Amino acid sequence: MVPPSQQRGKKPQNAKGQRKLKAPAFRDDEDLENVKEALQGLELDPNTRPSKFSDLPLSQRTAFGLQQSHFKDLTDIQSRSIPAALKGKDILGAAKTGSGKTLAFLVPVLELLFREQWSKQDGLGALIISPTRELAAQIFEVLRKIGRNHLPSAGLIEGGMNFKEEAERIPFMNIIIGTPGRLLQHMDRTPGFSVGNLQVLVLDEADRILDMGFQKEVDALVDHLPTARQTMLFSATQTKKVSDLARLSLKEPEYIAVHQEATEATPKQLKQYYFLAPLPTKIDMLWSFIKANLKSKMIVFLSSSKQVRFVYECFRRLKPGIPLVSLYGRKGQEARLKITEGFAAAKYSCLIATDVVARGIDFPSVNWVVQADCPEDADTYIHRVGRTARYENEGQAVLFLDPVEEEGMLNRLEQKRIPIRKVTPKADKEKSIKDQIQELCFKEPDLKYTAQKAFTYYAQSVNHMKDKDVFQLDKLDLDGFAMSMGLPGAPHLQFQKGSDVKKIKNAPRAGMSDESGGESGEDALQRKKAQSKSKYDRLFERQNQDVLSSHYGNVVAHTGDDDEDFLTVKRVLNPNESDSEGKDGNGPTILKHLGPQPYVVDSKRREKALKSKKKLLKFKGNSTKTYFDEDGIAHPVYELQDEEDFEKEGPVDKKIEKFMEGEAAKVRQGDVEDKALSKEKRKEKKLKRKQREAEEREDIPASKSAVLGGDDAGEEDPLALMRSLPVAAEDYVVDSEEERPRKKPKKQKKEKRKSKGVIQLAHDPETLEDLEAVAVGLLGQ
Ligand SMILES: Nc1ncnc2c1ncn2[C@@H]1O[C@H](COP(=O)(O)OP(=O)(O)OP(=O)(O)O)[C@@H](O)[C@H]1O
Repeated sequence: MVPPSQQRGKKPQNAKGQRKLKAPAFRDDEDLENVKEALQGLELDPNTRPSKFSDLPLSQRTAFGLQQSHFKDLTDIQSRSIPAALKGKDILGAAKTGSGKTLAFLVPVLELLFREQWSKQDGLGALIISPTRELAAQIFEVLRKIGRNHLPSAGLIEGGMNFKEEAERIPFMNIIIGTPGRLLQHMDRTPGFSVGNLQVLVLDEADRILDMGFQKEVDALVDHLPTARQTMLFSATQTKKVSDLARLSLKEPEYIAVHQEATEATPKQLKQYYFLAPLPTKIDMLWSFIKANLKSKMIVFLSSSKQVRFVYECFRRLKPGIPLVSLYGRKGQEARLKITEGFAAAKYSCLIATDVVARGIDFPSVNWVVQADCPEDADTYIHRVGRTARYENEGQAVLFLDPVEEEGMLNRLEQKRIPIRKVTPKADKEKSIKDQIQELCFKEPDLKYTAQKAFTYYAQSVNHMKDKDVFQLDKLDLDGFAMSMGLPGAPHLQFQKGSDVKKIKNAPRAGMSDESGGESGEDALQRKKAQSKSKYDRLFERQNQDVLSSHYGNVVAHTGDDDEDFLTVKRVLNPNESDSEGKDGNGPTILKHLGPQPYVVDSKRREKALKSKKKLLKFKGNSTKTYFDEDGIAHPVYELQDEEDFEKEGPVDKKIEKFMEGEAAKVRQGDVEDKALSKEKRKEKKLKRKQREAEEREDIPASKSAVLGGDDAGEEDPLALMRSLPVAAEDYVVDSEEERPRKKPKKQKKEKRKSKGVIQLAHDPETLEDLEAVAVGLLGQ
């Protein structure tokens, strides 16, 4: 059957059913002259601003790319900044979120390289810096779309990709989009990274790139760049800081702040609410909110990856009735691509994320932005809520505030012209999941561990926030918060000293800092800790849930003759106690045959443990050592001697002394051997680690790069593209994997291994001991 698009009279269509446009034959020489001429006549007159892309003096290649991507009308920022940028001016562009800033810099970049007839041999012509890998990848995708008819090549340089491969491609890239850290790495280490010819530098989310977090990288990068270049800075929260302009050697920049005169700093079609959610009720409130909005697409912002992981893991188990996904820095690259693509395509979904997706990310059709953790400042608030109500779409945002944060945060929002309305959640919609979370944490040590981490990171993040009018750790109900996370009280908190929250965010594994200088926050915490530290607390601090459960049982169970029906946890009898309850069938079942310690079956977990041989080994008591004499008779290792023989051997004291000396010598010898062995192991480990690090440095997955346009440029994907996954460049948080309780190192393989009762020797029996071992095995069958 002939596909509909190929039927007579039908125009070819793309995957979305849109009509495919036939590419014209580009006559560059002619086009170039026309463009240059039109550009000379272009007036930057505020009264005659262009309203369509077709009003601009653009090359056929760009104009057709925009047409193919269905961009026709200019947004405000585009209509004001593109003409000035085409004229070669430095630009400081500020416009609300979702207002089309990406095209406002990409179109001039493409046009500049076209006018210069840039080719592969000319090297790097344009450098676009983005604060996150996600955003860099998104910019790259837009460039691929609108630049599909252009000849220069473009590449994505992002941390976590194959450095060597990137380095090999860099000399052939004419446009590079990258994150500051990775770009600097290449500048320092990649010989082919030549920036001498650079024509244009763009900083997207410029205020973020220029803040303390990236200071070192950006200054070092800019140091390498030629000063005779065009520079463009864009952000929804742009500043005119003179120091920044000096750092970037901007020349009489055009400050284009299209929404500066607007009464609101956020999109008009965005509805913004807040409600009071005291910290201990926050998780319940979030759950209730999600449950009440199941037919939505929402992004929930939390302050750290630990918070995200904990909330995601709990909610996932409790099944709210909406697809849940989570995103934070350092999540595996493939998982990340799946999540971002899946969430972009979903109709109803809830993405729980850190600020890694707060800026620039253009997920389509997001209905709700939920800020469950208060943003660090009003700018972060603006960027987070900007993930909805993009371009001309509607959207809603809600902010959860602890009463302590309310006044301070509202002042900050007011100062930034952010209209927000207080609402009260409906009481009948509020649901508590505290008990379920407590139960989950009790059953799953890993989840409890995540809860502890999430709590600690939350407290640390509040502690190192600069704005002390909003963030006052000592006034928060940390115990209540800990309990809402299934913990018995606030875990012990210890803060590292540091200076800036953004620095810490960019140095994911560097830990958190105490911005306030330590004194007050720390003192308050110590006081809180001292107040809250209970027996439960100490018990829950333990990693081993098996240990914990028996103690917990002892603590919570009643000990008298009260009415047992009211109790859910029965007291575990200790071995010396009477098991009469077990005998009459009313109490817990006690299995005596398992060894010296009776095993009490009082819960499903313990019942399950009965099926696990490994777990039961614990209850078998210590193993005993037996040896066989020449007649095959078994003896314990320390056998009691006949009394007369014993006395004949001399005074007891002397014998004890001799025995002790002998044993001590054995221990010393063992110690020496152990030390030698562990030294060898350490050496081996170090060697392996070094090898692994060397491999990681040289051998990480492939990078993105593409040739824009070329002969085979087509509608779908004309680019020789290495598609890869976007990952946040500056991970705000510490990776979860590394913080899990470490597994115990595997014991050294024993030479002799028992299998089905037969002793197997790694070599043929040579010595008397070997033969004995074989005999023991045979006897054992
Ligand atoms: N001229 C236009 N016509 C139609 N849609 C447009 C136009 N310009 C941009 N858009 C669309 O508007 C959305 C937002 O654009 P973009 O991501 O560039 O916004 P932004 O201003 O950079 O936002 P943020 O501040 O959040 O980074 C995108 O989906 C984009 O495709």
